[in-house]
Amino acid sequence: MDIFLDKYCLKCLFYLAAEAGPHHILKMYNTSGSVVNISPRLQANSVDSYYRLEVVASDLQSETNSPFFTVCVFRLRHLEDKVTEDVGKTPEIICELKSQVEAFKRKLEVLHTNKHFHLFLPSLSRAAFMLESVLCCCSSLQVTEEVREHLKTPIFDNWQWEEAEMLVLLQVMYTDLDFLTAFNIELEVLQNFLFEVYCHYNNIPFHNFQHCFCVTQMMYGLIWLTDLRNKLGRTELLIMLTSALCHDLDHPGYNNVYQINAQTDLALRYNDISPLENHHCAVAFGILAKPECNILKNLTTEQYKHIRGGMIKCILATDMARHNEILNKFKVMQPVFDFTNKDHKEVLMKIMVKVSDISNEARPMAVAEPWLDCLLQEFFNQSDTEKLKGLPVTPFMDRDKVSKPSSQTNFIRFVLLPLFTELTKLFPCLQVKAFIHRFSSFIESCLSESEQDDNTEEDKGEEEEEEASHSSLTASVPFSSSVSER
Ligand SMILES: Nc1nc2c(ncn2[C@@H]2O[C@@H]3COP(=O)(O)O[C@H]3[C@H]2O)c(=O)[nH]1
Ligand SMILES: [Zn+2]
Repeated sequence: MDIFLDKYCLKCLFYLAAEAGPHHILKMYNTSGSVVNISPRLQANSVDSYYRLEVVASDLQSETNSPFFTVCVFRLRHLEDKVTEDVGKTPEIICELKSQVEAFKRKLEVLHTNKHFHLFLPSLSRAAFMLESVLCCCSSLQVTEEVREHLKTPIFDNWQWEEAEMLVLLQVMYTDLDFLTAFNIELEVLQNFLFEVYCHYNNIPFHNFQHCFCVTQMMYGLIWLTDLRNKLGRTELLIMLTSALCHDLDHPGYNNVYQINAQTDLALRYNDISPLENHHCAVAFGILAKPECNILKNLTTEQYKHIRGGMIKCILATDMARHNEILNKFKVMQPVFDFTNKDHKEVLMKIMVKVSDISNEARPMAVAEPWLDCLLQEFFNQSDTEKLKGLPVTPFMDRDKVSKPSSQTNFIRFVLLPLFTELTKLFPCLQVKAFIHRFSSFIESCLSESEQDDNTEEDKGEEEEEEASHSSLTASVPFSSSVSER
């Protein structure tokens, strides 16, 4: 049976292959008939390049004994027990799902032929997704008031949550900011949109769906913390949250410098101008172009244009090559910042998305630390490839040159602190010292250096030099080691 596997199906399939046990063997073939390894590296295919899936099972009586149902039924039972324990009775949604699984089982029994497992992947995907949705719904039973409140803080720990649960939490963010009512968004459309966004993040070490979730959650947290709900309009909030959600869609794990040096398709398509950010944005609007995913579909053309324009600006602003340009604009307006001024609001929105994007270090150590490992893994992958292909090696990604402390002190000193310091001037509640949890003594010394009113000519010269080196860092090689390690 030819099948189409999107990323979500691949995940389910891999899960099945792993969980199926020794009596069930899944075999997968590509279009030319060669066996393909079912591994996390498996590429999602397209309608033009179907995979063929076969289940070889020594004790398989029918598909209804298949791993899919074993897993489904097992998970359902487990879920039912758990929920019954919590709420005292089987919720309706589980009963519904049970009957859907039964119906699907009967359908497969009719279609049963020999030992070949006829996978109708769209149906399987649907069924698996339904199951996942139920898990989500049930988790949402557990999205208690406490979790909802915790979600509004920068200390939220992403590592404690499954991806399916993150989808529910994202839904909670849209709901709790009243977006569904304000923009007439149907819940199902929002869920489809979030699911598509999820599918369009790649399984890479850093720029993956979890990063998307963290950035969106930080944006959400900042909105509450700085009381932006009472300072900006709902439209601006929607632009910021949705930009955060979409800002790295389909990131390939290699940065703009690589794209340009390797003359990739993206660099060619976007003439070397922010190829990645242009791509993330184009993918976002590709998703929104599908009516079933279009959370903006009930808006007027004017409203749509305004939101599209805002999202494009915010997502393109995440290109670190533009860091100084944007920060400098904000610095100039910050002392006279006016929440009713269109230009001021635009710069603030960009700054908020940028801060959220690079805010891992503003999280508790236990959350930030694993993120640094993920980032370095992706950096090292890139520099290894650059070495292999004879391309210029990006210094701050070179495993032979970079250490965790040097990477972070440079990054915090030249990128994170200046940005947070400016934002804290506008929102004193952010208290930069308390907000950035790691390297606290280092941060305090940086801050006290900048607080000292010692602008002698000599110091000014040094500062300018530092500023200049920082500009070039963020223009091409953002965080190379120009500061001695602490
Ligand atoms: N060294 C360092 N770089 C970071 C950290 N967080 C984000 N970045 C960088 O900031 C960049 C922001 O844009 P990208 O997502 O392209 O890539 C990101 C990383 O290169 C961090 O904690 N440490
Ligand atoms: Zn990002």
